[in-house]
Amino acid sequence: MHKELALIGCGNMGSAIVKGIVGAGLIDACDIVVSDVSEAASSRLAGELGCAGTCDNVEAVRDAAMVIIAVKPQYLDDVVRGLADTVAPDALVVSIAAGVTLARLEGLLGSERKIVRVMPNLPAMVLAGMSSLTPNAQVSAEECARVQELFESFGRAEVVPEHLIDAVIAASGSSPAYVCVFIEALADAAVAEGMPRAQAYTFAEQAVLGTAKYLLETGVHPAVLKDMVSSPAGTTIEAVSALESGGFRAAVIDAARAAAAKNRAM
Ligand SMILES: NC(=O)C1=CN([C@@H]2O[C@H](COP(=O)(O)OP(=O)(O)OC[C@H]3O[C@@H](n4cnc5c(N)ncnc54)[C@H](O)[C@@H]3O)[C@@H](O)[C@H]2O)C=CC1
Ligand SMILES: O=C(O)[C@@H]1CCC=N1
Repeated sequence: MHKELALIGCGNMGSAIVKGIVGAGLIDACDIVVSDVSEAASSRLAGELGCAGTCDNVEAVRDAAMVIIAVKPQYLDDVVRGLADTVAPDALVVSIAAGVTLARLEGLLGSERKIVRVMPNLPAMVLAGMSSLTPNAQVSAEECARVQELFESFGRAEVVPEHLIDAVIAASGSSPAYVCVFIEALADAAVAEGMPRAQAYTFAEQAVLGTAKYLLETGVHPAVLKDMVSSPAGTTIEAVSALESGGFRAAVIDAARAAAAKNRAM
């Protein structure tokens, strides 16, 4: 039976991606099959979406026009090897695995296959994701645009050359985790100043959300917004000065580059 999309791996990212696509009306749930080694995971997602669910990856990809592979990198080689003979020759295969290059995917599937390496991020779960897309040479401009349209159903998506995927991991793929560390630290400070814990998270989270929204919507440079907040002899410049004394910028750069280095080494 022909399907538009087969998803392999119904975890955090795979679920967010397919929910975004179905929610935007880009592919009908009845044209999708989702597969997971865990029966509970595939039937939960299939039930939420109203699509077919299975634990049989090979059956899932048979006659599928597009296959999205969303398993952890450690399982990727075995999963892709197991599918290689069944995936239709003209199907688009999308991998979101960290550290897995197009060359490695071509080695597993065949270099004549149409493959797109994508690096999304977890805010896809609330339709505020940021994804990079890198097609191999077999993918046409129209096919790449179609994948971009699908990944834009839950946020922004841009095509990047493969050598920039390490930068993508540093800035957006892994950064929700370090932004959370920053938010926790802000909330800890508010708690130390006497605010109840739950209220402290609300104030810190809304401040981070609003700052990013302002920068994205206006195109204003972050340094300009920082200067707008920092009144002469005011409160903010005291905090900015303390951040610089503490090596905050260097710590963030080192952290993000550690993520990039790991992505290269995987
Ligand atoms: N979590 C994140 O923030 C991001 C993750 N990624 C990438 O997304 C991929 C998935 O990550 P998550 O969704 O976080 O992981 P997850 O652990 O939430 O989901 C992975 C799913 O794959 C299933 N699975 C494992 N072996 C399988 C097999 N042989 N056949 C079918 N399903 C199988 C698991 O049961 C699980 O449901 C990874 O490759 C990761 O590098 C990319 C960007 C961001
Ligand atoms: O930590 C990881 O490996 C994945 C890839 C990007 C975000 N999480």
